Amino acid sequence: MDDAVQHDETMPFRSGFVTLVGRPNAGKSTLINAVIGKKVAITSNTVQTTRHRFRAVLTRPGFQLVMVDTPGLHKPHDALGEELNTSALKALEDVDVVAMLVDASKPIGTGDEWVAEHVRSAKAKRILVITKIDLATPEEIEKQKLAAEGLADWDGIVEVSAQTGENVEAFVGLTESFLPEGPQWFPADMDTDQSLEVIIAEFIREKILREFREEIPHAIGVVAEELEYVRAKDMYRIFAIVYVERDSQKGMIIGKKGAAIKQVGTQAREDLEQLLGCKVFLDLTVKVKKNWRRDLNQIRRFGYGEGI
Ligand SMILES: Nc1nc2c(ncn2[C@@H]2O[C@H](COP(=O)(O)OP(=O)(O)OP(=O)(O)O)[C@@H](O)[C@H]2O)c(=O)[nH]1
Repeated sequence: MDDAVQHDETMPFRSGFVTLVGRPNAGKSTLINAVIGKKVAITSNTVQTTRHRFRAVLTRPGFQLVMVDTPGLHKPHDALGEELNTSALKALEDVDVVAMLVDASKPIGTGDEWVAEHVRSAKAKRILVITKIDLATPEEIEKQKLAAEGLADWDGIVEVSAQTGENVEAFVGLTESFLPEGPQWFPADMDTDQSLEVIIAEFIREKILREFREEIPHAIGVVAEELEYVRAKDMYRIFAIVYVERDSQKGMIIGKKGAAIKQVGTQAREDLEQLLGCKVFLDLTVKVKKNWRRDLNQIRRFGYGEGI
């Protein structure tokens, strides 16, 4: 353990798992990044951005908080949707705290009720997190809080803005207060359990989500096929495949004279260079895998759904 996480040895170390759930787009991944202080999860305003269940780890003197990000719970339309729901619901089992996120800027709807139903049956402490408070007035936040209070029997409530950082520490403090005595599960310098290949593929997928609208984002699967560090050049060479479901989508992703894929590649490369701390050569190839979202084997080959 390094100096930064040394704690008073007379106090027992505490650790535990907190699962974040909520409707798609509630702000789960953004809150996780704000808590960790670094981008470990991709975010976008497209629903169902998160396809992997993964863990993000915060280690501080005296405690370790392991956050489990989950795909947003939603009404499934295909095998991918069902797999994502199953994965999110599994993450409610055997955790110490369940944090349900409710967007302050959107009316509570059947989607939230459905998520709450699962939260109510979880055997864990329950926290209500009102998110995106920078987008709502104090009156609107109060109204939302009152409405969400009835969704379950809450052990704690906190309002946050992951964007401005407001109350992110209060969320950490509240969650920490429910951690039982326990071991340090992960090394102190580890902030996520995703492999480098998965993070790279996800960073690329994020750029596509942000670049394209309509059906394209949901039809995309990204795999980082080859990853090589070239010591002499202090550079990573990354070869990744972007899968789509139809030829027409392939054309859209590539764009006129390759302009669209080039744009995605440039943006992803900038992010990856920051992540890896060195130059990156990124090669993106677009391939068609017909109707992969209906094929459970293919979904799992991409690593979506089951992350743990
Ligand atoms: N203004 C504002 N926007 C936010 C905040 N938190 C998240 N967002 C935005 O809301 C959108 C969804 O955020 P995500 O963190 O991707 O949501 P998610 O719950 O992980 O979404 P899924 O992966 O679809 O389940 C993104 O465009 C974020 O930038 C916030 O505190 N303030």
